[in-house]
Amino acid sequence: MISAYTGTAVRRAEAPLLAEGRGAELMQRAAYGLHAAAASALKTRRGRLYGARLVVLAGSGNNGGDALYAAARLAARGVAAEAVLTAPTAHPEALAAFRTQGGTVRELTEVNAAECAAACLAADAVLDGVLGTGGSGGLRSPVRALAEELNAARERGAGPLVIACDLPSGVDADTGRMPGTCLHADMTVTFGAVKTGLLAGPGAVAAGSIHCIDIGLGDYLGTPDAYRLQEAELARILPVPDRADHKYSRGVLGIAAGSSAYPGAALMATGAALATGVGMVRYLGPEGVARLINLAHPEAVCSTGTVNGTHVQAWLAGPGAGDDEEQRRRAVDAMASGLPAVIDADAVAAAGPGLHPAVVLTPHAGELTALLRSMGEEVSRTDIEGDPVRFARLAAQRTGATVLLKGWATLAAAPTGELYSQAEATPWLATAGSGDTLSGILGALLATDRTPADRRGPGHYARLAAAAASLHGRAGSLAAAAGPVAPSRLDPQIRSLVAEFTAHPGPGIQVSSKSGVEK
Ligand SMILES: NC(=O)C1=CN([C@@H]2O[C@H](COP(=O)(O)OP(=O)(O)OC[C@H]3O[C@@H](n4cnc5c(N)ncnc54)[C@H](OP(=O)(O)O)[C@@H]3O)[C@@H](O)[C@H]2O)[C@@H](O)CC1
Ligand SMILES: [K+]
Repeated sequence: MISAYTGTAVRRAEAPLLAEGRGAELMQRAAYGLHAAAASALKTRRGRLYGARLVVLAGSGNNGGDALYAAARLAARGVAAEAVLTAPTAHPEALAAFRTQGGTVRELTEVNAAECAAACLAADAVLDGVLGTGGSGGLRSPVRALAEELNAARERGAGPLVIACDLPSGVDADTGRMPGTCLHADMTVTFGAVKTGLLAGPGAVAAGSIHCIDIGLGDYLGTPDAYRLQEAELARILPVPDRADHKYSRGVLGIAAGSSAYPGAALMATGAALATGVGMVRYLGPEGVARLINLAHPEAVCSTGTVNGTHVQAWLAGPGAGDDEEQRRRAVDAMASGLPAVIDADAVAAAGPGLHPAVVLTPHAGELTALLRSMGEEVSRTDIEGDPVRFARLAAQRTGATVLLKGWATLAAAPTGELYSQAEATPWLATAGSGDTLSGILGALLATDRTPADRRGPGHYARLAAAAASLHGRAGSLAAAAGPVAPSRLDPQIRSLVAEFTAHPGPGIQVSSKSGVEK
């Protein structure tokens, strides 16, 4: 699992080390890691490091110092390095080290901005050391225009490899907000700890791939601000039946989804739940939809019953409910049932204060806007897309439910503040039906959750929601290898990922060469 910290927390962790006079040592560790990551990326891009052309954009602070020291190391290995100073001053020792290794230097002004931009565009790589954790607001002129040119080149699929030093300049390290212009990166080499701002919102898009360099802050960092689950956690969370299990003990998921207007949502949610692995799906909804479900998934048990009269371990309600009053009623009852419940799509609008963390609301930014407005918050969709960490946490805190806010980086926020961010998804998953499959996966994880009640910590349901987002994103990425993703056809990828993550050798036979027993 990746633990992330706010930029503010990382600066707090650095403070005692700086007070001990170890700032230069930390900077050398950061610069060494940055240079090694840049060297490896340059070798991959052009075959060899020697003769590569590098421009380092260096601001006035320690972020510029890191980048200049890293560029000095690269220059010592045969890279032709030029520094463009984006402020009237630069870290003096780092600048001297850079010059000693033969690096050339010029200061960016309004007058030479076009020449500096041309130098960046002609380079193999640009090291972005304009702003780090000490920055605030978007990039200022004249570096703003240069960043805009580089960003435009990236949009065209041209331009240099951009490597951000600690974080893309212009991104808020605490939140991932981008208050103005930011320089987008292909990769970000971050120091001490992954910053929350690299995992969420516009910052997650701008960061590219993330490489974290340990500079020895471990003991000083405290409690993480956010997490990202990786394979090991998925393997622990995904349900695996054991020999004593039967269909009821494995977990029954009740699905109240679909309507005569939108039957497909119920089919996709049911298919994804079955592919993730449940003991049984009990479907509640119109007979016409039930018939379709039974054709596609004969194992689902269908009825037109009520939530309160149906025995399940967890509910999934909302996808494709449309104007169907009975499905809306079931969604409200599922939220009130006291059981874990995924509440998706139109049903999110029926949520409000007084829920519990086992209710997982799964809005996209538009649905979250409506929900927050219904609770009196003055907020727009743009506000939410610009600062999803803040609004996912706010919605969780206001409703008492867990909130899974879908986006490029999908966030899972617990009402007590725990936050997960998963970014495995492919842009091909931005298509109708994607949310229905995600809700099916999450419903299955809620229904099959075997964590004893006394070990379900405050962020427990956010963790399950993050696992669902991760599995869904990975399945979509696998499917995208063969072309545009159809959510109704994701079941094979979900199944194969579950099989891969949960593979275990079984009871096995003890092998001992001394006794002559062989496998
Ligand atoms: N501390 C350590 O030991 C270690 C720190 N490390 C590294 O240091 C980085 C933090 O360094 P830092 O604190 O010097 O701040 P940094 O981000 O370089 O910039 C601040 C300068 O930028 C300016 N500025 C602000 N906003 C601006 C804007 N929008 N547009 C333009 N300018 C703006 C602001 O000037 P002012 O606003 O005051 O005019 C100020 O002078 C951190 O990210 C990591 O890379 C690592 O080496 C590990 C050891
Ligand atoms: K930077």
